[in-house]
Amino acid sequence: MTRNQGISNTILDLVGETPMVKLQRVTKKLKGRYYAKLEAFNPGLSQKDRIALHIVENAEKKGILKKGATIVETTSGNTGYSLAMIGLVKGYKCILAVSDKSSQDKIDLLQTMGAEVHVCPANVPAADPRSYYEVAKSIHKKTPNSVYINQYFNELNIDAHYRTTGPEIWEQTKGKITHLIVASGTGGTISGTGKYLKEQNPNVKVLGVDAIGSVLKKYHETGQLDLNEVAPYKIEGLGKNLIPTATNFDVIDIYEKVSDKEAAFAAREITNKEGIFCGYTCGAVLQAARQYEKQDYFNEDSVVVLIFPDHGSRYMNKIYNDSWMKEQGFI
Ligand SMILES: Cc1ncc(COP(=O)(O)O)c(C=O)c1O
Repeated sequence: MTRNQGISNTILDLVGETPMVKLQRVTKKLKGRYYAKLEAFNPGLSQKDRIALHIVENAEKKGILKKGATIVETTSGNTGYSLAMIGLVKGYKCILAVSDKSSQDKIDLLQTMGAEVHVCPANVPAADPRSYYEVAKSIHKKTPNSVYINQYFNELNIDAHYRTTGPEIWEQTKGKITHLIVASGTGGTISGTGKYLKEQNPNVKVLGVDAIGSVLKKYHETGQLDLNEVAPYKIEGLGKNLIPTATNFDVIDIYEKVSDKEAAFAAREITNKEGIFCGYTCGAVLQAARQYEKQDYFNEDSVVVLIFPDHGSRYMNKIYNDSWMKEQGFI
């Protein structure tokens, strides 16, 4: 670990090498020891800094991305922020197709960071021309000298976590990790981190977190994409209505689905009991840990790492807002 030990050249040198902290209270009733990997310590406040930087630098090395070029991407917000930040430092324009499920704070933030934002409906099929996938593709086609990051179908998404998050967790737990619990969206984090850890110790169990209303768990269990599973839900960045190739399903042992309500309360509990101001999917991961524990996945010797993907500041108008919680019928 070398971060924070001297003067960094740019903010981008501070991506990765995030801290890990023992959970003191929220996992007290569960068997084993629980550690949170705090991805909010990345300069863009989320794990997406890792993949954004890796994919951009790879395109630069291949000569695909030249000065003055445009970066195009679909994003629920976090990848967009990371790309906008990278664009500002490296001199690229950034155009983002964002789901209308994303919080207004996230959209404002992207515009503040100089990105051009196109808001698209979340509840349409992926192949619909209004979906953020199709909108991003069409912007890419229309924009000369542009690069489409394509995080859902880009192998480098997995590779970024294989090279960084996995080794960091192995080192931080001194090889003692027994279980990894990760929120699955594009699947890059769970697949890359899980692959690295299983290569070090094949007994490490990789436990996925999916949303009620997403297709991932059923696809993992049956190999079938069942669109009857698709239903609207509130958690941003978790689950999918398609099968991303950035998910390596072979690395994942099992998925557990969590509800919007339980994930929201779990996130608020982490903030209130641990002092870790955390995002919505951090709550989803804690809720999944509790569900896995009920099914006897852990014992007193378990060393369980939970990846906490982002920071609570992005959800002030959602899970940390009582009016929003009431509107959803959660309180
Ligand atoms: C807040 C948040 N949590 C979790 C995830 C899931 O991470 P991954 O896409 O690597 O599966 C995302 C992805 O968009 C996210 O934004």
